[in-house]
Amino acid sequence: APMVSSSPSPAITAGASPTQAPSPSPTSAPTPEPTEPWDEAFVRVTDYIPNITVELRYATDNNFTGKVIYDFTDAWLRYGTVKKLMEAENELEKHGFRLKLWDAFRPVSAQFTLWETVPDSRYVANPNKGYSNHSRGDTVDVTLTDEEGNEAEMPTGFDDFTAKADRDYSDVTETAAENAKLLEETMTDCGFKPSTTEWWHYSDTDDYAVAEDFDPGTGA
Ligand SMILES: C[C@@H](N)C(=O)N[C@H](C)C(=O)O
Ligand SMILES: [Zn+2]
Repeated sequence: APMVSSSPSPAITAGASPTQAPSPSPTSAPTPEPTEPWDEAFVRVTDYIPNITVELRYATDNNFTGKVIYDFTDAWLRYGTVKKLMEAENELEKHGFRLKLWDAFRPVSAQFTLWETVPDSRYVANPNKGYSNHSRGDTVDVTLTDEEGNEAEMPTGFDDFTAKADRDYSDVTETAAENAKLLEETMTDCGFKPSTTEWWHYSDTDDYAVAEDFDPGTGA
């Protein structure tokens, strides 16, 4: 049976919608607006770009060292960098592609392990002479996938440290060249600088400090 109320319907004053929340009384605390992070803040990439695939290869032994290099599986980056990556993702989706991350923030300790295996500064930043930009939280190792997450054909596999991985795409298949060019153009347009020797490596053109104390395990 319908509920019958004996109280009179509330009067609707001109200009006020009946669905409008009552205005807070002057003594109640204001509800805080959700705040946007500072550009420097570290954020989990998938919290902002849900369509991106994250497969951190250094969190597994499926990388050129054959060893697990770090113990976290989420990709963390500076919020300023994530905003640019979000733009790139949106642009690539217009072409039927999505982004996949192989690496994002990389602790300084991890860089030493990579360098021990391949001490060649064309392919691994020398941690004794500065830092990898990955340790700034503004750099990604990234490839393309289709909408189901299947990797697109690219010039080489990840961390293929040969001339085939460079920005001269004349020595790879037409499809691989086209895909790598689309990734390069999109990332560049969105504010990233490409590595000359590794088609997958991009750094934010805005610089951030090396984050020696950031712990991706706790996000703090
Ligand atoms: C190791 C490779 N994935 C990479 O990121 N290389 C650059 C040069 C780096 O170590 O910063
Ligand atoms: Zn890289």
